Amino acid sequence: MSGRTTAPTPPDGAVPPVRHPDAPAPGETIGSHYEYCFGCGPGVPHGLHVEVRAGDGVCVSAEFRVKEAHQGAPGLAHGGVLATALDETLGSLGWMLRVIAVTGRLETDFLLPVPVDTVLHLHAEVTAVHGRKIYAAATGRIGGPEGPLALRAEAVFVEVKVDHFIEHGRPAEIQATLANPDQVKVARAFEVNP
Ligand SMILES: CCCCCCCC(=O)SCCNC(=O)CCNC(=O)[C@H](O)C(C)(C)COP(=O)(O)OP(=O)(O)OC[C@H]1O[C@@H](n2cnc3c(N)ncnc32)[C@H](O)[C@@H]1OP(=O)(O)O
Repeated sequence: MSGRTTAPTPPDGAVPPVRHPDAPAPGETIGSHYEYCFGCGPGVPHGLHVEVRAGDGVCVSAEFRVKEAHQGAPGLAHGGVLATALDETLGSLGWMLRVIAVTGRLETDFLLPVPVDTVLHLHAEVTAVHGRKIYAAATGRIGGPEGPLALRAEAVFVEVKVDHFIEHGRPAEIQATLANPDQVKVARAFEVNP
């Protein structure tokens, strides 16, 4: 046994997160990181179009309107779609730390059914950092930031380099992305910051 665990509870030795000095200002909208991202991309007609804003700690908030294309049962959001909205919001926390990270583990509690047309108010924060692992928690509330609690999640993200995407992504999309100066600028912003 290696003793390694993927549990979303920070281990001994984990440290509190530090907001990067170049993190987006509180209230600033964090734009889509990729046009064709199912979570936030404007180029995906049935995507979630999650819109994330920086918080004043190592946290973000977001809104997501459940559309007809997101149903799992009649008139209700699909659980996997809701988990995606949480994943997207949690993933945006990388902007607050200025690190690139991918979801390693995402545990979700579904507390209330979420009807189509609901605006979900999502909030996510980094709770601890341990080496390359970023521990985070998120909530989703119905109708407003203080609305009924519908979703709760805990997650572990793992820091990676840009090479992770270049190595694993389908070549056509990687080449198109590398040819887009705006996209390259986003990646560089993370890489030049320690
Ligand atoms: C702005 C951006 C918004 C993005 C929003 C959307 C986010 C996403 O959905 S990302 C896509 C979904 N996720 C993925 O595709 C990830 C797929 N997995 C992988 O690529 C790899 O398994 C990866 C990178 C997570 C880890 O691999 P690798 O770099 O080799 O890590 P490895 O050296 O084994 O482990 C490093 C540490 O992470 C831990 N770890 C590895 N995998 C996991 C995991 N799944 N869960 C928790 N911890 C993990 C290890 O235990 C280790 O911890 P320690 O340092 O304490 O021993």
